[in-house]
Amino acid sequence: MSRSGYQREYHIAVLGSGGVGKSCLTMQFVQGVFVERYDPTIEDSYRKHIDVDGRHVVLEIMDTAGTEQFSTDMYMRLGQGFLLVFSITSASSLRELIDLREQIVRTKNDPTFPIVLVGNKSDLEEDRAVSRAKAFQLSQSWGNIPYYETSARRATNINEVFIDVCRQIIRKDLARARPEEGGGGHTRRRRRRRRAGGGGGRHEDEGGSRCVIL
Ligand SMILES: Nc1nc2c(ncn2[C@@H]2O[C@H](COP(=O)(O)OP(=O)(O)OP(=O)(O)O)[C@@H](O)[C@H]2O)c(=O)[nH]1
Repeated sequence: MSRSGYQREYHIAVLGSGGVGKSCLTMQFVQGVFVERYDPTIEDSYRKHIDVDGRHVVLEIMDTAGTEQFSTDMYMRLGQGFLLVFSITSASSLRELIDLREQIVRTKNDPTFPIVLVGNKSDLEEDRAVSRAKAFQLSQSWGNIPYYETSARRATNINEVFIDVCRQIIRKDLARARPEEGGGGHTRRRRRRRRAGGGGGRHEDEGGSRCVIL
């Protein structure tokens, strides 16, 4: 339990096409290892305890299987926050997220539901097929959601994506508990503290939209 006495358990679903690195991202976050071989996921879930801004949270991370429809529906319902992952080496993997995001908004009936857009495999710059600008633009069109570029191989920006989605969930939780303090969905992305670390510089504009440049 943290100093604040706050403890919660949150379900985070990691969604995206097969092979984009969902399992590697999850393993790097939970166990601090990079797994080279490609072994398609059926369905896995992992627990991790972390502190976010002095609050203790337990994450139940659901590592999903590519675009398997049945399980996607289940994760949509269970998820309290989503990492939408594509590979920067695959334009189609970004396009496939458009439907997934629409499904989330429909299922949750909330266009400001906690989501982070993640461009993985940033170590493969020479094979880049999706420009930062294009991914960032998509994240903006989805209501200024955060966009990060990660490398599960190099452990770049891994903690950052999980912590970001956690912050969004906590903020929603607090806003629900204290609606009079004006934590409505539209204010949640306005101001964020600048964080160090991960080698990533973070850029914000006044609307709170941002892109991570590695
Ligand atoms: N270079 C590089 N390769 C990566 C990275 N992340 C994952 N990979 C490789 O990409 C392949 C697929 O990774 P997975 O994590 O299994 O992908 P997934 O999205 O979980 O795939 P499914 O289980 O089929 O949905 C593996 O060979 C990984 O080693 C990364 O950041 N950089």
